[in-house]
Amino acid sequence: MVQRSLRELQARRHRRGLGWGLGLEQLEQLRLERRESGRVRWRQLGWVELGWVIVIVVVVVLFFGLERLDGLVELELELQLGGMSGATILDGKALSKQLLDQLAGRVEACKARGATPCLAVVLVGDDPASKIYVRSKERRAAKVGIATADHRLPATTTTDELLARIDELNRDDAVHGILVQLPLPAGVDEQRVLRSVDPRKDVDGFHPDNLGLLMLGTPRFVACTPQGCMRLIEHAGVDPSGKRALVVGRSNIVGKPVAQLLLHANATVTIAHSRTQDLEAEVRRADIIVAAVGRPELIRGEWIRAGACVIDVGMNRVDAGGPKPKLLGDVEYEAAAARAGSITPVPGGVGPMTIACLLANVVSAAEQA
Ligand SMILES: Nc1nc(=O)c2c([nH]1)NC[C@@H]1CN(c3ccc(C(=O)N[C@@H](CCC(=O)O)C(=O)O)cc3)C=[N+]21
Repeated sequence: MVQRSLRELQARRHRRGLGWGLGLEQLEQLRLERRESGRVRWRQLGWVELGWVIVIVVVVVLFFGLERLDGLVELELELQLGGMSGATILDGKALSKQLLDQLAGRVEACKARGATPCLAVVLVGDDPASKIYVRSKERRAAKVGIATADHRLPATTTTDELLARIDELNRDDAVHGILVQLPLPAGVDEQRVLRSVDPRKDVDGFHPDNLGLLMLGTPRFVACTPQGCMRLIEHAGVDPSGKRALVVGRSNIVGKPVAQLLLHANATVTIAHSRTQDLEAEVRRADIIVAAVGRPELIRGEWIRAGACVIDVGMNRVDAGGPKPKLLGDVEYEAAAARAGSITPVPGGVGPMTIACLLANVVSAAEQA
């Protein structure tokens, strides 16, 4: 009677789906069987299979994990350096004003000891763009208290006549800097002229002595545009050390010297030029780009690496249908600014810095005279 009712109870519990429906012994048996079968399954997996599982897991983690990490880093770069919100605009006008303000004190000190810094500007011929440029330089110089002496020579001037004028300026103690505006008319031997300027008055930094000193890493006068580029990079908060820097253009006055300066700043420097096979690929991997080729918008915005620092030296006057030609850089500005970390506008970027650096060189020349 008692036994039956117990069995009945067990059966009822079993129907209600309660584990109690099984006896304790049965439960224990089941547990043991499960554990046993699990062990058997693991034992059936040999070391080779286990090895494969590990290899696959590692490959999957590396592949997707690193790619995701890369994506995250890039996203962070974009957010941090403004890829999404737009690049920092490197305002060369404002920075050049700062530089010129700093010069004013040094100019005063020179004047106090009776040596007013003086720049002689030699302009041969009547290229309208050169005239505008020279006037702008002289206006800036006057603001800082630097004297300028204008030497305008006719387009028919011979090399010897020009050399004679430079010789005069070399020997004039009141003149601290000599600038021979380029380009010179065809027929004038430019190399001979640049070699004739006293290297201690060569504020353009174009004399072979000064270019050689730059190459050796002990510069005297650093060419103005390259110097301006470096000041803009520094202003952007970008340390070139260890970074990939791409210089587009190999001129003696911009490309080559700026490449030297970047090299001295420990960048890994590439110089691209008209024979470069794949300019796009070079641009895509550059952290710093200095464009100095003189081809409007040669460098496409979409080539710019996210967060890169873009220095545009180009000044291309392009007929835009309007009354005035449009001034375009070597970089496609709007599209580049959407990807770059920092970028110089044209105008208002490198141009004003060139003038400020020229005047800084004149003050240095006066201080050392
Ligand atoms: N011996 C010599 N040294 C030079 O340094 C030299 C030269 N010859 N020959 C001509 C080029 C050209 N150059 C410029 C510098 C500044 C601006 C400049 O300030 N541009 C402004 C305004 C541009 C505009 O609106 O026309 C800007 O970029 O914002 C332009 C052009 C120095 N050069």
